[in-house]
Amino acid sequence: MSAVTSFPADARPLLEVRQLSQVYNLNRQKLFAPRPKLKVLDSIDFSVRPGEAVGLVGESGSGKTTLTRMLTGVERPGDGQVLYDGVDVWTGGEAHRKLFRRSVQVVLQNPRSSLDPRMRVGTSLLEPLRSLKIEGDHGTRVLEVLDQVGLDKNALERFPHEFSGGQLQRIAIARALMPGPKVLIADEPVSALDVSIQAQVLNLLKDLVRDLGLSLVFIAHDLSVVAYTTSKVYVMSSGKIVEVGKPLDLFRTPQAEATQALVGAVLSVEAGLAGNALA
Ligand SMILES: Nc1ncnc2c1ncn2[C@@H]1O[C@H](COP(=O)(O)OP(=O)(O)OP(=O)(O)O)[C@@H](O)[C@H]1O
Repeated sequence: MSAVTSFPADARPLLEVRQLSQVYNLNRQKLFAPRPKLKVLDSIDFSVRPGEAVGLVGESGSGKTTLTRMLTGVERPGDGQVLYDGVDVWTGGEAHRKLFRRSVQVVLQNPRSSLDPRMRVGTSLLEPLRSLKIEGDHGTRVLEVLDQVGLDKNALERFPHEFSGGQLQRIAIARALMPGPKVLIADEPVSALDVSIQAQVLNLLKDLVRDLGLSLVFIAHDLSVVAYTTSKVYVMSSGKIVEVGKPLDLFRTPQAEATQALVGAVLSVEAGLAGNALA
């Protein structure tokens, strides 16, 4: 298991949430009854430093997607703060919000649904530059980014259906890189891919952290893929961060019940594979 550790240990956080909480109103059980409330995020502290790769792991429904929506500025927190480079993204002014939107980019689980099937890849790659109103030599930028993700320039003229899942995820990563982000948020980036190509995409993400000095937030429910890609892991359960640690320490001495369950899930898959190999 190799981890990514090439960031200055004393650097201050680049993207950070402090004491973040969010409550949703659920549907009434009975007419005129008060709407029940669900605390989806409960006093979350989370941060990633420049060039650092951190993981966010937790069982289904633990709050990972909701926290991701906060980290990307899609949803405003009920309580607490989201800070980019030390400044609150909701109260820090329009110029800072623009910088934040450009600097934090996302890669989603399924590249087939995140890329427009009617758009040529070249057009899709230019899209973030248009929507963020970024000027410059876009043609050169596209070629530079294609090279960073290991794709040929012939890809530009083609449509998404002409690519495999792994190639499409490379294109989705390329699109996220186009605005020159400082932080990449990867939300279950390999769970929709064939197991045989998952490692290639994980290695690409690790290379980008190393070569571009990107910060990575890697979100998944599988502790083993998070451990492979990151040097620090936050474990979520029922809207709370229940444990933070180095991947190897979490595997060796998991403290929280949720961490023990995630480790157990990995070990039972491995035991199943070993059993099959012996059969
Ligand atoms: N808009 C909403 N209104 C009410 N409840 C919601 C809403 N969005 C999410 N929830 C609830 O909040 C909790 C956390 O959901 P969230 O999607 O953040 O978890 P998750 O860890 O990402 O799960 P998964 O891995 O299955 O995507 C769940 O109980 C979910 O049902």
